Amino acid sequence: MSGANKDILKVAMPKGRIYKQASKLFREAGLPIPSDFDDTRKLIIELPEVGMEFIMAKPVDVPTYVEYGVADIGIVGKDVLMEENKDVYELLDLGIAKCRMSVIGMPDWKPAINPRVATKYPNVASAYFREQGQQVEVIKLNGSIELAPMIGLADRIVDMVETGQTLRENGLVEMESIFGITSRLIANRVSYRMKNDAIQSLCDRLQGTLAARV
Ligand SMILES: Nc1ncnc2c1ncn2[C@@H]1O[C@H](COP(=O)(O)OP(=O)(O)OP(=O)(O)O)[C@@H](O)[C@H]1O
Ligand SMILES: O=P(O)(O)OC[C@H]1O[C@H](OP(=O)(O)OP(=O)(O)O)[C@H](O)[C@@H]1O
Repeated sequence: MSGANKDILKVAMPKGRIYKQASKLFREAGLPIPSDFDDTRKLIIELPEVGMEFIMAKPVDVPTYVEYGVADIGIVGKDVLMEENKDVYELLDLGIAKCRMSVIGMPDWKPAINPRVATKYPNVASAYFREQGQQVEVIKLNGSIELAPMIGLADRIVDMVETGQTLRENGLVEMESIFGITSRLIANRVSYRMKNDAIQSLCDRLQGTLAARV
């Protein structure tokens, strides 16, 4: 079990891409997060000196931990927030882990009769094509999404583009950018009231640091 101290802020931290950028931002904000944890396999990291405990979560699960209140706050990509649609407060755009959600296809793509779209984000993709008035069959995949149009599973994909390297190396083209993505600070609704001072003071620190970055 994690620590029961009511004064400790429990933070659902995504393992992987976001963690290094988030911990760097926290350090810049004057919160000394030791770099020993950058490659750790520990799942609960106690940081009593900054009044926090990191719960190291799979990125897609962060909103779930926060919605259920086992974490007071969390850091998560806008892509996951849009897909998961959980009942949490979105407090702050942290401006880190920037990328975009796009429609991608082969260069010779032509409209098909019963088009199929593969994606890790079925809710986002369905909503997008519904808004466009296009009927598509959405196929959920869990990774290497770019394979789908290359091997004929789908006509197009909805996936993230950051540097564009994956598209270039696989001969794919970005057909449309749907929305920009950065990581957000989110909070549990009850924690936001009960631990308002601690959460607000963290927000203020981070906001000040972000303002100084630009
Ligand atoms: N090139 C990128 N590809 C995917 N996500 C990116 C990229 N750049 C930034 N991100 C952001 O980083 C978040 C986490 O990405 P990461 O690859 O660590 O998670 P994941 O793919 O869900 O993890 P896992 O590989 O364990 O399934 C994404 O939700 C998105 O907001
Ligand atoms: O524009 P780029 O810089 O090439 O980044 C985009 C790629 O990164 C992500 O994949 P990830 O590395 O998370 O692997 P995955 O295929 O397992 O989702 C995303 O799904 C793209 O494939």
